[in-house]
Amino acid sequence: LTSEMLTNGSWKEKKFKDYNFAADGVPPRGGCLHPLMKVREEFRRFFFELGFTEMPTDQFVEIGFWNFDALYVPQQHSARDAQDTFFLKKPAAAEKLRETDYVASVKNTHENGGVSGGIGYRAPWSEEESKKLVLRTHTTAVSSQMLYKLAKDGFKPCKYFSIDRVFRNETVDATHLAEFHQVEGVICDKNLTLGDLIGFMKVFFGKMNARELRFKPTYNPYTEPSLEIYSYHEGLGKWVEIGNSGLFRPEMLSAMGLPEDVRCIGFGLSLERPTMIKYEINDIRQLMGPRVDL
Ligand SMILES: COC[C@@H]1[C@H](c2ccc(C#Cc3ccccc3)cc2)[C@@H]2CN(C(=O)Nc3ccc(OC4CC4)cc3)C[C@@H](O)[C@@H](O)CN12
Repeated sequence: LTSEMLTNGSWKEKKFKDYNFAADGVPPRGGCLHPLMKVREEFRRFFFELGFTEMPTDQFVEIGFWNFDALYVPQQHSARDAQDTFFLKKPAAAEKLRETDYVASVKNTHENGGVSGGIGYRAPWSEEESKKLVLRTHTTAVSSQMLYKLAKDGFKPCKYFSIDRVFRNETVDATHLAEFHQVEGVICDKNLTLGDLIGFMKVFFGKMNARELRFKPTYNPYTEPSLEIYSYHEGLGKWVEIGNSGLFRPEMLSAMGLPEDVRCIGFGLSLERPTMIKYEINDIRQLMGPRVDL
């Protein structure tokens, strides 16, 4: 079958053998992992070497409850606006939240502080709002479900990680996409401290030769204290923000039913930033779609 036969119509007089859909395709001449996937495999190796278990992150659409409310993110928080979050139109919301007791505990924690001794946000908490469906804005939406399952199944020390796509309603430019890959780790044990968090960050980032770290207090709705992590990058000749971290708040953990002395460290970074530095990519859009430098 040639393009000439197709254009002059002579294909109609020809007999062609039937398609054999079971036939093997033409073997590709070669191939390679996408730079992001190469760096993802490096991070996965670091986590496995440190005894972490990978979380299931194949569900991009999350109920707002797990993406925000279970993490003690107030319903009035700007991150929950359409300017920052992709909300689904159809279906717009989950029909119901199965974990009714837990939902009641989250409501109580948001409105009054719950059982952790806090005072909450002292604003009405809407279950309708929490049932809205979103494209997850962080993989911490999965971490919240893993921690809730840990509480339900009976607490035992654990180390979980995830590396997958998250979505934010950002204006696309040379350093921002409407999605990125978040790398996240969670360590849960009795009586962990901020010192354990700082010490572990030195171990984790030490694996990628980020040696001299500095820590700067910051704010996350779901962790207190929260620390931004910085490392001096010899190549760039400057301090670079390499991640964010903190201790999950008691309002979040006690609402799940985790024992009072259980502490959870969380930390995160992106896959794109280290990949861009490693491969000297200046425009993050080069990481998406077909190669443009050929
Ligand atoms: C909307 O921006 C979010 C993203 C992304 C990010 C930020 C926070 C988290 C988190 C978290 C978290 C905190 C507490 C508990 C659980 C999760 C995850 C990803 C990076 C986080 N950042 C980031 O990746 N920077 C980075 C990481 C590694 C690196 O090279 C390796 C050391 C060799 C170089 C740079 C910091 C900045 O790039 C920041 O401007 C952009 N951040």
